[in-house]
Amino acid sequence: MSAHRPVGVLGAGAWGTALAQMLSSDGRDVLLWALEPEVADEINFSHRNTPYLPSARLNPTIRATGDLAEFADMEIVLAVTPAQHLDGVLAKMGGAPRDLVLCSKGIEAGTGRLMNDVAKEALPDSEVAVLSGPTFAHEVAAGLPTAVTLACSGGRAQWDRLAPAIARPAFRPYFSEDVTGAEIGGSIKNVLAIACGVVEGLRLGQNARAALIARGYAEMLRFGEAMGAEPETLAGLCGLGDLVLTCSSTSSRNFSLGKALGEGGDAAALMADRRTVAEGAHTAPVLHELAEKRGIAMPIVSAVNMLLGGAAPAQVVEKLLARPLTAERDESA
Ligand SMILES: NC(=O)c1ccc[n+]([C@@H]2O[C@H](COP(=O)([O-])OP(=O)(O)OC[C@H]3O[C@@H](n4cnc5c(N)ncnc54)[C@H](O)[C@@H]3O)[C@@H](O)[C@H]2O)c1
Ligand SMILES: O=P(O)(O)OC[C@H](O)CO
Repeated sequence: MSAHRPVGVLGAGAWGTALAQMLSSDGRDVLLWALEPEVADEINFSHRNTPYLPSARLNPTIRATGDLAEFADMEIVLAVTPAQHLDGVLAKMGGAPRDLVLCSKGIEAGTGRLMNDVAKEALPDSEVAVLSGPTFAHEVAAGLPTAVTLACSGGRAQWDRLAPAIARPAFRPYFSEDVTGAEIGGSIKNVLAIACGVVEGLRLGQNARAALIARGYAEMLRFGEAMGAEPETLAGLCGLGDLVLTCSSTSSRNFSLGKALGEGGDAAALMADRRTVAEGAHTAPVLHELAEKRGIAMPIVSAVNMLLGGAAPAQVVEKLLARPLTAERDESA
């Protein structure tokens, strides 16, 4: 048992398990909530999570549980469920931890809520922070150097509580107060990574991918500005940093999904076959809807939405390329 209070992690998928591994790397006790009893058992008895993070041998100070009530009185809890399940999981906790650190990347379908809106409504007594950045789970679990944005709604006072509990020699959080910006970066880059995967699947070349990253970033900035995010936040780890990572590697589930779509895979079948989450596929429709409602031009996001609805990739690309020529800084394009 370490001298520190245990940290809680909700969600034993790849990212929740990697964060638990990173947090326990100094011997700290970590309590990890797993939905599936067999996942909890494997973590407790074999120190493995074969379905979600097969590469890691987990630290023995990680204890898994299926009982959400165990998290209600904790000081610090990291919420790492898929975005569409956050509300349901928080509702079952039966109490509010002091600090709730949101690590999911997505927008809630149906409501258009960001995760910090979901959390503030579900647990108004918790202080919310957002942890987001370029973070492939298997690299963090392996102890490779990683930096993230830690956006604290409670400002410096909350940072002073969270930073020592979360930072490790190879895991560097950077302070921000822009919770909305941190969330928007992580949510939108997933959709843009699908688009970059499609470019790869269709073999459209590296020029096209770089163009998509730059034009996609312009869409991220436009949407962010409309939602009150600071452009400097989106230029940082949780925006541009994560966009570059996720748009350039088949280690990304979103990129890989896009690649399979570009290679002619059927969108519905690809989604039905998954156990792991490609958040961009859930975010694209709701993001497209929000952008349409607010009159924000997001042609790449709309193209991904069409592809996920079953449109033929070659036709979607043709349509994107046929759009009128305009100024690079044209806000309506
Ligand atoms: N994997 C990464 O490298 C990574 C990095 C940063 C952020 N994220 C984000 O973290 C979040 C979780 O992703 P992940 O990669 O850990 O998941 P994952 O794809 O590895 O696993 C899916 C998870 O969803 C859970 N789940 C399925 N149905 C559920 C339900 N009804 N209620 C609650 N949970 C349910 C499963 O138990 C499992 O933990 C996502 O928002 C993702 O974008 C992932
Ligand atoms: O595998 P992805 O596409 O969900 O991306 C994982 C992380 O968000 C990368 O920062």
